[in-house]
Amino acid sequence: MSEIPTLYGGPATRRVRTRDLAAAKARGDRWPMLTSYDQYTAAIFDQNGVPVLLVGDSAANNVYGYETTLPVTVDELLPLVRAVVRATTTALIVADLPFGSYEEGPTQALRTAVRFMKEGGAHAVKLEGGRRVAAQIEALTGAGIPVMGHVGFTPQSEHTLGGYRVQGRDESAAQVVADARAVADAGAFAVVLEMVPGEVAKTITKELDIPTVGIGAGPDTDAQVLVWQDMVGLRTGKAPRFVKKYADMSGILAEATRQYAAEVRGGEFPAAEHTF
Ligand SMILES: Nc1nc(=O)c2c([nH]1)NC[C@@H]1CN(c3ccc(C(=O)N[C@@H](CCC(=O)O)C(=O)O)cc3)CN21
Ligand SMILES: CC(C)C(=O)C(=O)O
Ligand SMILES: [Mg+2]
Repeated sequence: MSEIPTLYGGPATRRVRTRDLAAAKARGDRWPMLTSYDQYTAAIFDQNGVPVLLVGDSAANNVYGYETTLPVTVDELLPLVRAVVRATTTALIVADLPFGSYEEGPTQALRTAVRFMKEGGAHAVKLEGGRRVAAQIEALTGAGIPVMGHVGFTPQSEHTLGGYRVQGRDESAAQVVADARAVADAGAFAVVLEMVPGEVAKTITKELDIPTVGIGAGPDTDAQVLVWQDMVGLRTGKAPRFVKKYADMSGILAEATRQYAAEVRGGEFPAAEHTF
């Protein structure tokens, strides 16, 4: 195993800060981001070279079993944020603001973000949208809360976007560029580009001073993000094309479960060494 790099160089003695991410872009260093919703994955990702963890509203799908991200609430996400923060020492923890918790305007956005910072212990928040949420991003950054933007395909708006579709093909590319620029101008420290053509992501990455974080946005962003269950093959159903599977955790868990169940049925577990 090679040595695990930190984002800021040297040993992992402190938390990553948003300014470290800006410095990484200036150096041309790329960085990985993953979702996490629990203490075990958070500790493993934190200690194995992932400098930014997102407690995504995708917990809706990947923890709570909802069809979409729309139903998940602040009260459901807050305990997951707390768990991830407690389990980590180096990673910057970003809390995703769920649908309905910031759209009303800067006041509502601030009230929600303060809960994630104060009760959750998050270090930053993320919200979906471009020009339409610029006022919210300004209010949060003005209050000292670092904000990660999210443009392109924004799952909370699937009903206006017409399903899970690539955004910014052909003429609509200019809309995605304008949204990314609005997010940066409003003071965000980074912006997720989800399901946009690689060329559009490359243009935005070159034009913006802040780091871009791609998911289904090609190889030319400053950072990348995946949902952790997708990354290790723990997903049920067909994965989107942007997913790469680095392990078969579904298979490993299924096999361990079959062995355990068979050994209990067969009387092989527990054995003498498991008995007081
Ligand atoms: N497990 C998981 N992974 C994710 O990446 C993810 C979530 N959950 N939940 C919240 C959102 C929803 N996301 C999704 C979900 C599905 C597709 C999808 O089916 N994409 C297809 C169709 C693309 C197209 O037709 O243009 C693909 O092949 O990429 C994409 C993003 C991304 N987020
Ligand atoms: C896929 C990432 C960017 C996200 O927003 C989430 O997991 O909720
Ligand atoms: Mg999300």
